[in-house]
Amino acid sequence: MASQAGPSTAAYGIPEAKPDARATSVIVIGMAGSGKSTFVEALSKHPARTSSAKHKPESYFVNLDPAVRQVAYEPNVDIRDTVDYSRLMQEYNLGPNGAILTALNLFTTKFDQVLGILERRSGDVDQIVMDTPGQIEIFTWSASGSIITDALASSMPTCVAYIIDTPRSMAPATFMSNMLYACRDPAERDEVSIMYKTKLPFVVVFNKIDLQPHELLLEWMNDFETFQAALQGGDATDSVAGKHGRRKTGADGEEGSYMNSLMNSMALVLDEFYRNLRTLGVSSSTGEGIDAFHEAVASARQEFLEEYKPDLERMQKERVEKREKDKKTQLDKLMKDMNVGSKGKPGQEKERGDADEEDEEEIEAQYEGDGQIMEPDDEDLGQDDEEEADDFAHGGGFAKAFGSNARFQDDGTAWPRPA
Ligand SMILES: Nc1nc2c(ncn2[C@@H]2O[C@H](COP(=O)(O)OP(=O)(O)OP(=O)(O)O)[C@@H](O)[C@H]2O)c(=O)[nH]1
Repeated sequence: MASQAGPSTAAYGIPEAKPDARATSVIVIGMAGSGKSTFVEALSKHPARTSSAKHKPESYFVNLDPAVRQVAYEPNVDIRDTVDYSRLMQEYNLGPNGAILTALNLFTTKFDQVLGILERRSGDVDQIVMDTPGQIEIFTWSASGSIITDALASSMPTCVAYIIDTPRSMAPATFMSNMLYACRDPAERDEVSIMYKTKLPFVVVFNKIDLQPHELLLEWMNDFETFQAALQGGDATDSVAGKHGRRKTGADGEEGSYMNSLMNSMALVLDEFYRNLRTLGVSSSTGEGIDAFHEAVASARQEFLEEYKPDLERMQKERVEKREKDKKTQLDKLMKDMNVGSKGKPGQEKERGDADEEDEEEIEAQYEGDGQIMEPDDEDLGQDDEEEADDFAHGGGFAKAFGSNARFQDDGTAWPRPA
């Protein structure tokens, strides 16, 4: 039996992907000092080589770190043009991390406008690269981080580049805590770490390989016994010494220690997760490995289009259907509470006062025939709303709209003030 075609995604308000949107947005995250900004700089110096001769390889850069003093690349959109982080600290008596989080929250309230700019550029560039704040949890554990990530993913192919400081991951314990951020259950697509709640395609980038080769870390991921051997050779929190990072095994090992046995059990659990990660080594300083990174982004884009997007559409459909159902239930309940069903019963209507009938008409007027709340007409929009919308529609750039010399308000923000 032929299955009945369901409503199209457009019917659910899901934007259809633009056929010419070729940009992949890359969200760069990592622990403090792992080299995120230097990595973004390396991407600006070595852009992806596009397959189409029509386009010049180009990337678009967004800086989301309000506290960074200098970046070695030129951001096209910069949070620092919008929010003055040090002013926020003074005005609201905040510590450095609280101010970074507040700045990101303020910026996120206007992210729809930033997204409009990114969407317009997505047809012209290969990658839209987002540099995130130094403290990883400010982005990955905050509502703002989720809102920004979800907004990007619903608008264009998106992946996460997770930057790991290779020299600082040579101890089994630090390596393991880094990897815990990156892993998920490949079969169930469940969240193993808070980071992976995004479920976006993931590229693990071992950075600073000019200082320390990353091959041993790959071996630890691919071969559980090598990791065990490293644990047996000493304390899990000690860095594995030497250029090739091999520890003598069988020394007066501390395999009996609590930390070592914890690492051992965790490695067993993570073993199967490692197989589904894209991993590569780069040196952001020399540019080594950047081409391989672009290839990994192309493969992550494919994964996004084949797996993530259908999932996203299914979830959005379910959400819309549930909302419709809830709305209808609420409306039925409301009508029942107001005794609307007995309108036609003799005797009862006469008892109802004029005020009751007017209220009822007013409520019904707010709903369409299918129980949906009606959108207000354009004329209902206040003048302020229209001016604000216009502000970004033709501005030609967020930074331009705000102006890098924009005067900050008392609270340290510089939202546009329409003339
Ligand atoms: N040798 C070497 N040094 C690097 C590399 N990448 C980054 N660094 C250095 O690592 C330090 C931190 O780099 P950043 O790019 O500021 O790191 P970040 O993650 O953006 O830092 P925060 O956002 O402030 O947490 C700097 O001194 C960089 O020069 C690399 O590939 N090789």
